[in-house]
Amino acid sequence: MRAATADLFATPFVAGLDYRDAVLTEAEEDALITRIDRAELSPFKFHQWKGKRLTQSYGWSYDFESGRFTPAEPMPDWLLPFRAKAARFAGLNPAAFVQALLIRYDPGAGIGWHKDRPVFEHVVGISLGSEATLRLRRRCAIGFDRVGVPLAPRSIYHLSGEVRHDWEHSIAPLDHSRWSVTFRSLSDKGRTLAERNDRSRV
Ligand SMILES: O=C(O)CCC(=O)C(=O)O
Ligand SMILES: [Fe+2]
Repeated sequence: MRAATADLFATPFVAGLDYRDAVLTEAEEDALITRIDRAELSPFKFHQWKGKRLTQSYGWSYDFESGRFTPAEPMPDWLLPFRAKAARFAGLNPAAFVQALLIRYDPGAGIGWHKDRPVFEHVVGISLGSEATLRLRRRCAIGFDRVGVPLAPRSIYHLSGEVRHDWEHSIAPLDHSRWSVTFRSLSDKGRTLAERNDRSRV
């Protein structure tokens, strides 16, 4: 397995990680930020704890409080061109991305170490507003391998395979607001749960 090393100017190599900047124009970025701000965002909740980041899910939502995976509002039309862009970047069919998550991180908000839920497979994120570092870590014999991936505003990243399944990621709180849109496909487990859900509704 190749060691992951951070380089100040290049995107570090970690298997399954893909990154590209300048995938949106500034006008597209402004329009998308306006849409996110107008959406019904609510604070991420986990038991008693209320996160500072504000989120809204479409398609499917994973409730961290109940552990339930449930259908959510359909993706709005204005998101579809961005889903198409995300799918083109990932080399997948846009229809595979059945979930979208909008996030606004105001100053002081971040996201702690985690792997995305196993109901999801591919994860593609679009970054808006200000630069952030996607921090990656993976347990190794002497602690953690660590890598920092700079995410420019208007950039996109794809997590699949090793980086998606073996590494955790997080984003440290920033001094400026940042917005992100994440598109996710379902894993086999997610598809099984989705089918069960459909059956229980007929
Ligand atoms: O804001 C981002 O780019 C990351 C979001 C994230 O990791 C998540 O929602 O699981
Ligand atoms: Fe994540």
